[in-house]
Amino acid sequence: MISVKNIHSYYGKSHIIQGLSFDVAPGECFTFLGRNGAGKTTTLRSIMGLVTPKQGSITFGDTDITRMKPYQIARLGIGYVPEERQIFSALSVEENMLIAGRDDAAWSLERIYELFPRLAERRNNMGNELSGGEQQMLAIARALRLDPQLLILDEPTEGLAPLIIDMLLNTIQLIKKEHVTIILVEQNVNATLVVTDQYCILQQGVSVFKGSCNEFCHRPELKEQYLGV
Ligand SMILES: Nc1ncnc2c1ncn2[C@@H]1O[C@H](COP(=O)(O)OP(=O)(O)OP(=O)(O)O)[C@@H](O)[C@H]1O
Repeated sequence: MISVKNIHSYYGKSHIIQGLSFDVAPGECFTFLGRNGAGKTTTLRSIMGLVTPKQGSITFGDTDITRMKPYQIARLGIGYVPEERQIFSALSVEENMLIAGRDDAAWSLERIYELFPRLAERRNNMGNELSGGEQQMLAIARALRLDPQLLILDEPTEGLAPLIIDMLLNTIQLIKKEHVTIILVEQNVNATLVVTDQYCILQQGVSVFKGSCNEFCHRPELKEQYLGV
């Protein structure tokens, strides 16, 4: 699905991502963990063309996307939900979704309301009247309206209450069951266990662990060593 080979990404002269490689197979959930500043968001931004790697390559299917523009990458079928969510506060829930997708999107409003019953209840509320959890649901819903094959989520549970976090992760699992491949960045390690197939732990822009959920669970020292939990 997506293959990242030896990428090096910079902000100005700061060398942030230092030779990162990973492969995500179709239909799986690939989760990045790591302390603040480890380079997780920069990795996602590199995939989306918001930061162009100076070295290395990123291939989506058969297409080399390393130097493509963000809108071209999105049109190939990669949905990106950044940490800031970026929903329109002066538009209703439904308008936020209508502005993003096509009328004939496979992810119709009905299908999305089935996935997020809470959004159906709030369909006429303005963006600025939503709770943090509802805003996150709406941001994901909007990305789905573009029928992505790959959905990239940057810390979707940040700042949310434990019950909402569980609900959101369950919903991500349902999205995965609909054959959408997921790349997730999370600080809430335990919450990700239900949905993750492969983990990658980053430290200072380098991968220090890559392995299946099972392998990760058999290495409890990783949490203390690299995640500070
Ligand atoms: N726009 C920017 N300009 C310069 N440096 C930046 C910029 N954005 C991030 N950085 C730096 O790049 C490094 C990696 O940041 P990044 O946001 O990728 O980390 P992260 O693992 O996602 O952390 P967090 O969990 O805090 O979001 C950090 O040292 C950060 O200070």
